[in-house]
Amino acid sequence: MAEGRTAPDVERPSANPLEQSERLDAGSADNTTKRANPQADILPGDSATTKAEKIERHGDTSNGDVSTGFEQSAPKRRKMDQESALTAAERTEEQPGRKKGVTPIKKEFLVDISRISEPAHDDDAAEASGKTAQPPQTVGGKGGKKKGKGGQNHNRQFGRSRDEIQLCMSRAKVNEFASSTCQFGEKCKYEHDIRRYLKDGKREDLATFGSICPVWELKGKCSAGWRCRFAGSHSKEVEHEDGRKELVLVEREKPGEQINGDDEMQEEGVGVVNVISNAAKISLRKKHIQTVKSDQYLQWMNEHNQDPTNGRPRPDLKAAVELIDDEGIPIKIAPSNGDSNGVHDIRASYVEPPFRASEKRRIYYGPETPVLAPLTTQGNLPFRRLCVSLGAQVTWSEMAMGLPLVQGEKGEWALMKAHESETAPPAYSPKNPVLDYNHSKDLKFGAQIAANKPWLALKTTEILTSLCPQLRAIDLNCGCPIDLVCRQGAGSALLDSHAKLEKTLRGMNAVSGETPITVKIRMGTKDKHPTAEKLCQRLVLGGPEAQDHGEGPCGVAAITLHGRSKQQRYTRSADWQYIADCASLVKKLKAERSTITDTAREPDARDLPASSTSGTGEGLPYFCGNGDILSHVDYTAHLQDTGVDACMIARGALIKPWIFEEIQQNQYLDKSASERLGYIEQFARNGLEYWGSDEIGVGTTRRFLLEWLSFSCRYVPIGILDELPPRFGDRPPAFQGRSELETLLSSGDYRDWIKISEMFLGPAHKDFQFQPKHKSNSYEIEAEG
Ligand SMILES: Cc1cc2nc3c(=O)[nH]c(=O)nc-3n(C[C@H](O)[C@H](O)[C@H](O)COP(=O)(O)O)c2cc1C
Repeated sequence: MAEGRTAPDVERPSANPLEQSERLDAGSADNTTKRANPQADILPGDSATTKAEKIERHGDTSNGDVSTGFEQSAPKRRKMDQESALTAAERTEEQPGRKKGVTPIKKEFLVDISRISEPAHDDDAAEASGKTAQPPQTVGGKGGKKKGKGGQNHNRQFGRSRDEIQLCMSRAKVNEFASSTCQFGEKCKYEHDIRRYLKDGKREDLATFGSICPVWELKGKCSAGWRCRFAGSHSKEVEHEDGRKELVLVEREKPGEQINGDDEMQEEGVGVVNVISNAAKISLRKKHIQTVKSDQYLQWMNEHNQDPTNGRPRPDLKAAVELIDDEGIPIKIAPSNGDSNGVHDIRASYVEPPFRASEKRRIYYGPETPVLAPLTTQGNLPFRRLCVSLGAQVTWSEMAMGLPLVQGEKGEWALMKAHESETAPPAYSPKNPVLDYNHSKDLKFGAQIAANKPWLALKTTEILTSLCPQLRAIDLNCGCPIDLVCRQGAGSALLDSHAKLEKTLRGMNAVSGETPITVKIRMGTKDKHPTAEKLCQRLVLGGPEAQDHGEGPCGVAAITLHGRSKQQRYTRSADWQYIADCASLVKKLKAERSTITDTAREPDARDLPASSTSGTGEGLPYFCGNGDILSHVDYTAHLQDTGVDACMIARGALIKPWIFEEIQQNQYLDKSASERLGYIEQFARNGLEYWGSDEIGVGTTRRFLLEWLSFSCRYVPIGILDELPPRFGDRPPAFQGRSELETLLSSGDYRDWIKISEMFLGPAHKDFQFQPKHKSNSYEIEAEG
């Protein structure tokens, strides 16, 4: 959409926003085959000015129907699928007639061909958001008023969405006449009168989602109680025999379903796993939790480093299986060793890591397992859940910093929470025999951490694996370019310390029990000086020190390479040729290594096809490529051309989460604006279920929805493209969607994002603020106003 303007006002949502959306989406494809008429999006009752403005924006007043050009007729679909056969190199070459850097939009949808959108999308800013390195900077109060140079909005403010009068927690979930004691007694500053709170303390109930609380609808119980913005849907007034009227909360028990009575778990959201108790967090904060395995390993490592040839056996880490809290009670019993004493003794006197790679839980990375990348801020639980519902097979947490995790910080531990749909194994397919082989233990969700020192990485790993058994793997982020992280020696900084990195990963692998360890890297830190190839060699074979001591590889189960350097950030395309070079090296080294270690194979693993043992079976990693995947065409081409085992997708999923569906179906899906709005509704629903349906939960859901919309607005509908495939580097000229709703969804103006959020979350709270991560968005608005 034209930058610098907002979409026309959208009516306040009716009780059913999707019904309303159908009106706004009139004329657009409501499935992948509809045709669009640009005149059709003028709604009855539009003012003359709005109509004129719309016609002007169309830039084409013809009455004829406009074919999207990508109806899924058989010949057209074939044409699209042929795109998949293009090599990555061919696809990145200039196509004749295609203007470099400009999204090829059909002329009937162009508004003003001379205007290319400003580069308002700052992916560096997005990646750094939430973990910003810079000192706070005044942005000029609400909405980033101050004019100045473009750049990142550091220290972004989001306001506080709170009830006018706050209800005391002791009254939040009880009936009006229930006796409840507030531990603060007379001194409590919160409201205890439920009727008064409902009348003057909170905003009126939301009319969205059919006025029914999504949490209650799902579980028959809402943990927000009276504070819920849909409280009316799960409460009523009953008249007692004595004539007194009481406000009561209603619980519905689904047939055959037990409502979870555990209040702490209820507070954590519906269907959420990896929730650790407050007691455990407090014990961590007080340093009362011992990390016996890490301490033993670190001690051994120090001694070993001093005299590497002393031949001392490694510590018996399998015996150290407990995290112990301040009262000496084991918090979580780590997996028992299951070894007979005999084997145990032999291993203790053997200079081999005590947890051999073949003893780890297997993970599988293959063509059928497109991976959703770790995404700070954006890759929150409601978004990942949406992606899983659309076919993502592997998901990662947002990057969590090691230190706050070992210190029990609530915010960092919240990043470890996953939805139960992420704990289901990736889909089984005949091409994916490993899953069948070890089906029940394969999980989708893994945790990503950043740590600057081996001790920190080890302790974080030990604590994580002990407290969160539902982790597919733990990934060490060695690609993070954020200054704050790198200056401390973590993230990309580790790419300049190969020996330290190897040591860290080896140690993590030793203390993580059966949980596999993976690593995500970039090409290197400096432009034009890629070091990833050398690093991959070390990770597959073990460095010179390890080889001298007869140690095997460090045991990472997967290496993911983002084809850019740290310095490069998001400038220029990802270098898939370099990714291919590394993939081929890894494959070659793995083949060599497999020959050496053939005798160490597990007996049953030998029966599997070669491809399925190429992963973790012998401690040899899968290799996953990452960078600039925007469609199934990119995905398939990279798999075919570069020899990677799997591909990871980041911004492509944020722009169009149905990319996973496209990959499954191996075809472009021209989603209508209504369907896209449906995904937004799904996110809002997921958000309310996770963050809660009270004023604070609604505010948090809105904030993260807006964050996502800042990416999803970059989607240029496939049906209005003149040429395929869509490319990351291209910027669209000002264009008009096939309907008013499609135009609105393409708006880069955050005020339009708020309008969209209001369709599901009602009017924003008066104190709600949102500052886009890049200032240019704010300035456009100012320039206009
Ligand atoms: C908003 C945003 C947040 C990101 N957060 C993380 C992160 O927490 N951990 C990480 O390893 N990479 C992170 N990345 C990098 C991505 O995982 C990915 O490597 C990169 O975006 C390249 O993939 P793409 O071209 O598919 O976007 C982030 C990227 C973006 C845009």
